[in-house]
Amino acid sequence: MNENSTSQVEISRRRLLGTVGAAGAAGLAIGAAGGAVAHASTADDPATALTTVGSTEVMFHGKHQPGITTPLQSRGHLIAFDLAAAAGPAAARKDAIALMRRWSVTASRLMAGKPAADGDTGIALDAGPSSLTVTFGFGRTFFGRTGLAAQRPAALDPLPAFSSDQLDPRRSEGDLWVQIGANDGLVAFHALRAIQKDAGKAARVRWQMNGFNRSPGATAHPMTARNLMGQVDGTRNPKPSEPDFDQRIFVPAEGRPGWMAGGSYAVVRRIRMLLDNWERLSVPEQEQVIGRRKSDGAPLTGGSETTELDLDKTGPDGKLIVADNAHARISAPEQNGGAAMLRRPYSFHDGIAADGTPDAGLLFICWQADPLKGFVPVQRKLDRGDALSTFIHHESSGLFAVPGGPESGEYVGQRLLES
Ligand SMILES: C=CC1=C(C)c2cc3[nH]c(cc4nc(cc5[nH]c(cc1n2)c(C)c5CCC(=O)O)C(CCC(=O)O)=C4C)c(C)c3C=C
Ligand SMILES: [Fe+2]
Repeated sequence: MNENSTSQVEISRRRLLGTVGAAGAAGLAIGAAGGAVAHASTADDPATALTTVGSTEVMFHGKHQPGITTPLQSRGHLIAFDLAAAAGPAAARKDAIALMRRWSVTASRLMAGKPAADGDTGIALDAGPSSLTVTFGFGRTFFGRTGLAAQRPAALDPLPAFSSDQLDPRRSEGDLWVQIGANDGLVAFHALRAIQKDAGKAARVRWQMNGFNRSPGATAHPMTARNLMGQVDGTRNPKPSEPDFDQRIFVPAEGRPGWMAGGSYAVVRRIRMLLDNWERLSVPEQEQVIGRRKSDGAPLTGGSETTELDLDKTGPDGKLIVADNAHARISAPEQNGGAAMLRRPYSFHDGIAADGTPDAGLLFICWQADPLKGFVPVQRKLDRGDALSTFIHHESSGLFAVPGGPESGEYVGQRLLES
């Protein structure tokens, strides 16, 4: 539940936690930090558990935008827009203000389970909010186009080129970025259509990607998500309950630029998985690549999923158990001067490529207060010697400034656009 809205709804805490766990929360907290509430409050039987999935609502207004600490949803759509050519930066800014107003009204209505204000398509009729979140970000190019270059954060400077990058510029970056997530496919698509229709002539779609995660209720108990390589992925994510979580993920109130207070930076990478090659490895070989057990995500050095990796432990042959180039070793904050990020991905599958291999992988989305202290140092290291790199291609990239959540009556980005 959002800090501003504790009294709004009736919550069945037990049922709420059940829903969140089943959603594959990847260790993210619910309640005050997660921004989700369930309206239903009847008995705990399987039939009402289904209803709980539909009735769970995430708050639109608050300190942070939704869709960052919200537990992973089963459906996701990412869409980037470029502003239409306008008669100069002042006109472009005026159009952008009108667009952000429209989008904010639509997002708040849809997230509350209401129809869009104008010409609703009916796609989500019969469904509840289903944990819908709509999150808005600004790309580097937005600022020059709208005459706001002086307000552009240094954190939006282009990411460095990495040697393993195979980026398609047409599916990268963008003036504006919208992330949509929901625990129902129709609710998510409904929001995507509404956002696209609201853009009207003000912005045109630059790229669009679709993703998925496990459905709520698919596992017997709350579990960290798996990716399409079959690995438990998300175990070591920073947790909202940790004292340095906010500092790592969100721009502080006194941070620069001021309009980014409570905001975060999203790095978005479409990472293709070379699944045919990956699946040719034996399970022990796959486990060596990551440094963790495939079945339950436990470190190869022993224990359970949440046990710390013992990076110095050697086997009977005197060799390190977690190899020098194991992904979990190289990406660990301890190996990267404390660099950490909140990974909140969706899997994707866009059919079979011309060569017969699945066009599938990870829509890798990570959140941090500063990309230079999160994604960049870790990716630099991975780029130099990650065992996983043989099995993945980074195909597109985006970096977006996601401002703090709007207060009631405000639209997203108002503090930037009216500065
Ligand atoms: C630059 C950041 C990262 C990219 C890109 C990345 C891609 C990627 N990762 C996996 C699978 C796993 N990653 C795991 C851990 C992990 N990965 C990163 C960063 C990137 N991963 C971090 C920071 C961490 C946590 C390290 C730590 O704190 O110790 C794991 C292990 C389980 C876990 O902690 O989540 C898996 C599995 C894939 C498949 C992939 C690209 C497709
Ligand atoms: Fe990773």
